[in-house]
Amino acid sequence: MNTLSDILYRVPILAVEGNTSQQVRNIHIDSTKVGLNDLFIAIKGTHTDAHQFIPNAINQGALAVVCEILPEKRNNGVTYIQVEDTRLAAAFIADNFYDRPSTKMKLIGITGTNGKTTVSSLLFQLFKNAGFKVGLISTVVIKINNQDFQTKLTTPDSLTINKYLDEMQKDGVEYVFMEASSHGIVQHRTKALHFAGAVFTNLSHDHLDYHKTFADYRDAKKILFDELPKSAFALINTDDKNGDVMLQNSRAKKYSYSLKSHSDYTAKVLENNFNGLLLKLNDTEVWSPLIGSFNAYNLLAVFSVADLLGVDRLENLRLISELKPVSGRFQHFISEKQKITAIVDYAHTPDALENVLSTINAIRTKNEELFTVVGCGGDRDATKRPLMAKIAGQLSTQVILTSDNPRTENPDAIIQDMEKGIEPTDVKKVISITAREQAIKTACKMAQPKDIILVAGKGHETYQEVNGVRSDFDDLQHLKNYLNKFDK
Ligand SMILES: CC(=O)N[C@H]1[C@@H](OP(=O)(O)OP(=O)(O)OC[C@H]2O[C@@H](n3ccc(=O)[nH]c3=O)[C@H](O)[C@@H]2O)O[C@H](CO)[C@@H](O)[C@@H]1O[C@H](C)C(=O)N[C@@H](C)C(=O)N[C@H](CCC(=O)O)C(=O)O
Ligand SMILES: Nc1ncnc2c1ncn2[C@@H]1O[C@H](COP(=O)(O)OP(=O)(O)OP(=O)(O)O)[C@@H](O)[C@H]1O
Repeated sequence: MNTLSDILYRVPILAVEGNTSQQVRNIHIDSTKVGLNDLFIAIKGTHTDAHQFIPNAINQGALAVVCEILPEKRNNGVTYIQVEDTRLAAAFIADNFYDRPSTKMKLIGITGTNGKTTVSSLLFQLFKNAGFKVGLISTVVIKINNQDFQTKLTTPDSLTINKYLDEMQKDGVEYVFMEASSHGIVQHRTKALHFAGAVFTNLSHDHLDYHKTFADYRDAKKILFDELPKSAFALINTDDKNGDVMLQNSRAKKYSYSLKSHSDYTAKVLENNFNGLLLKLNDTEVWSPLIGSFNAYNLLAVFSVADLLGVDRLENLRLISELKPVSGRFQHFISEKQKITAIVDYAHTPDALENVLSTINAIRTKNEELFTVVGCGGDRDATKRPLMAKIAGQLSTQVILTSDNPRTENPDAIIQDMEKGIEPTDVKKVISITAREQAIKTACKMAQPKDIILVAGKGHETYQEVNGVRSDFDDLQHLKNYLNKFDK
């Protein structure tokens, strides 16, 4: 068991009041979970300042409290530790409490606007198929070898990350692939972790509600690379103009991948159709069932990481060709009679939507119409709404604007924000249907044989969130139901 002073190692402390030799049973950032002899870390959130819950935590048995502001009324027998930033302190405390689990395995962080889930999930698959014990921390799921755990955030809080890493280590996990979101990085969720490598996929317009400027958003991603140890590798997509910036202050060993120029790792797309991709990777032709040229980048990133982690090159190429598509990422099926191609994709940023639509347009023939069903989330970056609608209008033959997790916002108001982005020349091809199921049904009804329907935004998600309530909703299931019904 840890003493309080053990778990405060490396924490930048302003003041301590009380005994630090006591044994701490557990650590929490959520007061409701605190029990006897636990430590409570009070975080000043964007919505809630957890300092108000310090008395509750103490009533529930907390023996110590880490806070930014010392409460005026302090209890005898409780130890108070004042720090400047409780999120930062939480990261070190969690790392110490679980005895530095990230140093006992190879932890790879994957960051970038798009491709994090795909790259980390494909790496998990590849290393599992290669016979290693593996862990995954992603938006979709947390995995410890064959066990799956549900997750809410892309990058969980530092206590949760370290708890899972500890369990992974106990289960013999050798490699962990973890998504590092910009929110996670600036909120110190990934601080104090020992990374064996980091990957930068790309950077485009997203999350500007949170980071305010594009430069802040870029700098958030850069922190991951700035803080890598010398022994780690820093791998960037050099075709992205923000790639080189990531490496500027990094002490790690620097590598790049590219589809366009000379780099440490390169690939060429030889074929790209609804059956998959044919790539020239490392001078060898490799076929993959993954669809879309952007997946060439993801596969190249995966190949590069596996190579940097020492996987034999021939074995690596074989494993790459066996990788299966990731759930909700360009998942598709073709209806039996009408041969309508239905695609579900998680694209919920302007850049990702443009990528998916360009990918489909590069593959489809002129007489196959493209129907796009798309919405934008509520309580999130509103500046992307008109941009996404504009892209959908420009790159589809028919667009149905609809809802996608309106959360606490009025769904019609979100759609109106989107409509503002439609170019006058595209207005005729756009209709708005607030109910997502109705929007999907309409697309299935309107589509003619061999047409293509893209339902974008939700991907693997199986819910719709309205006013804080999540109800079941599965794009793929609705597409299957209605295409079956209308398949003549
Ligand atoms: C904007 C944002 O990042 N919010 C995160 C942040 O919330 P917050 O600062 O508002 O925290 P809060 O809800 O005010 O609570 C503050 C503290 O009070 C505590 N509390 C609260 C109530 C109580 O009774 N007792 C108590 O102790 C909470 O446990 C928390 O520690 O800290 C919380 C605890 O770590 C996170 O759960 C929360 O994620 C929310 C749910 C969220 O939606 N985050 C998204 C935006 C996010 O982080 N997304 C990125 C990926 C984005 C992408 O790439 O697509 C991600 O990594 O998931
Ligand atoms: N390398 C890439 N470049 C551009 N777009 C991509 C790339 N990889 C995936 N996409 C598009 O972005 C969508 C989201 O992919 P993915 O889930 O892998 O990204 P992500 O970074 O994890 O995003 P999020 O954090 O929002 O989950 C995909 O469905 C696809 O449309």
